[in-house]
Amino acid sequence: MDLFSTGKTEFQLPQAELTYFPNFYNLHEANNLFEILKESINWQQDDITLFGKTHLQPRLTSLYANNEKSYSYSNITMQPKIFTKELEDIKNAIEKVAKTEFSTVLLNRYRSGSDSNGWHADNEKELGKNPIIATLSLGAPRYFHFKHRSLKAESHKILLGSGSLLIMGGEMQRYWLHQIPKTKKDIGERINLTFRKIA
Ligand SMILES: O=C(O)CCC(=O)C(=O)O
Ligand SMILES: [Fe+2]
Repeated sequence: MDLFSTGKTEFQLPQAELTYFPNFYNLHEANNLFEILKESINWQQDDITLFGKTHLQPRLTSLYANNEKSYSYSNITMQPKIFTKELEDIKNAIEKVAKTEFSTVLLNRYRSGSDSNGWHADNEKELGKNPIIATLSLGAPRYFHFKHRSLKAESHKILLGSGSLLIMGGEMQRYWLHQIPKTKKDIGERINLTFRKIA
C-alpha cells in the first residue's frame, strides 16, 4: 500500500456508503500486480443466460476463496480456487482499510473497451444483508456508473484509475445498480478484483 497517498473521497449519497481511494497502490505496484495476475490467474469465459438468451459473458472471470462456498449470479455458479499468495496479500491490505474480513474474490478481466459488465447489484443471498464489497482496479481506467433504483436524479460515474480501491457498503446493493459500460475508445486491458464475504 502507498503510505504517502492517504487521499480518499467519501461520497455523500442517499442509501449508500461509497468510498474511493485513488492511489491504494501506486502506479508501479499496480503495474506489477496487473502483469502477475494476468499470467497467473485461471481466466475463464462463461455462458450467461439473461432474459432467456444465452451469450458468452463479455469479459473473463475467475473466483478464489479461503472456503469452498460457490458464488452464483446470472445463472452461473462458480466454484472457487484456493487463494494464491498475491491474492492473499492484496486481501490482507484491503481488509485493513475496509475494516472487515473477506472470504472470496471475484476477478474480472476486460480485454478491451468492448468488454463490459451490465447494470446489476451484488445482492445475491449468499452475500448477506448490506454487504461490504471492495473493488480494486488495475490497468486501463474505466468508468464505473451507478444509479439509484428510484431516485432518477441520482446517477453518477467515477473513472476508476489503476491502483484505485472503491468500497461499496451500507444499503448500496439494495437501492442502487452499477455497471462498467463498453467504450469505443482504443484502450488497453483492465483487471478488477471484487472482494466479498460469502459465509
Ligand atoms: O469491474 C468493476 O469495477 C466492477 C465489477 C463488478 O461490479 C462485479 O464484479 O460485480
Ligand atoms: Fe458488481
